[in-house]
Amino acid sequence: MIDRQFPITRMRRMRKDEFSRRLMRENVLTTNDLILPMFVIEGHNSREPVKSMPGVERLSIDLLVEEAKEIHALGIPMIALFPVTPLEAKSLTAEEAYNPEGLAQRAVRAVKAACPELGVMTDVALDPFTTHGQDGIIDDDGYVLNDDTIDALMQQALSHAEAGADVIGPSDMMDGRIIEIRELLEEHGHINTRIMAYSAKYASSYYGPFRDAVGSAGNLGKGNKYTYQMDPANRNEALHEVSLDLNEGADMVMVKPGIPYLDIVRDIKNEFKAPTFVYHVSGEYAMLKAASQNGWIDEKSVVLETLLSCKRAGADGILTYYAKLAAIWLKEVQQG
Ligand SMILES: NCc1[nH]cc(CCC(=O)O)c1CC(=O)O
Ligand SMILES: [Mg+2]
Repeated sequence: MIDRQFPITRMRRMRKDEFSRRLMRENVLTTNDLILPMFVIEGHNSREPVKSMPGVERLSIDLLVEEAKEIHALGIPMIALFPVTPLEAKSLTAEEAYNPEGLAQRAVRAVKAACPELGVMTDVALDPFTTHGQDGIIDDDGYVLNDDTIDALMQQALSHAEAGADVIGPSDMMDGRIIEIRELLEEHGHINTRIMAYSAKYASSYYGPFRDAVGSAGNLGKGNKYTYQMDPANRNEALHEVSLDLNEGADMVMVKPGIPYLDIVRDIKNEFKAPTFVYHVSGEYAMLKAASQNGWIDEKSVVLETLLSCKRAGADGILTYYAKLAAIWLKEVQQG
């Protein structure tokens, strides 16, 4: 026997009108949820398109500052900076990563000077600075050395904090780097520098366009990051990673990529109740952009639905190359 609820219960009643749809809406995407990743290049008044990411440009610091002001005016809380290192500054051991006059460090200072209220996050990892494109320092066999890499990451993180970065984002997946960075920041008085740990970062093929954008694809060649980034097959391991990073002093944790990994976001939110972020990565952007440009999907509604799905999965915020467009679209909806 089935327990008959129809017609007493009709799920469509609440969907009948916009007022009741609005009243029962469980999740909402706002501009407060957005973080915009930005690519920085050397030079003056220069902008370069990223071929595999139409609509995304690499900007020299002067243009970056102007764009940052617009981003702030739109109400986006934070940007994340990714430097494009000239080939001649790359090396086997990535000294450029902690050059106080490096591109990232100068970019942070310039943005914070022009726009002090805009949060600025930096990427802590060595891949933009190594000749081999790996996130760490390698031995003769090409294996990424955990502890040697941490020494460089610590100096890199400190140089970002000294430049005025508000949030440090270690994206390297070395073990134990969060506690070492946290203690070093404390020692130097940077007690309020926040750490957003890329805790569950998967060895994903969705990072391809990013590697084009920062110019590490050529360096990496046929290499992969399987010995430090996570296997896409794993779920419990993500919880293990997050528990370690929170223990080591991370203020926020992150899952990366986004849409294919929203199950992981939900697991983490349920388990830890800590500030949880998701990175809607370059390959995800490229797919949506390509389909939109072909007229196969409606860009605005698909993008807003995609970002809302991240919220529904439990994310407190989303790193997305769509942040600016989404903020503009959200404003339109508001003014509707
Ligand atoms: N540590 C580098 C880093 N930081 C952010 C991304 C990817 C971001 C994106 O694809 O949008 C990567 C690429 C990688 O790990 O190879
Ligand atoms: Mg870890």
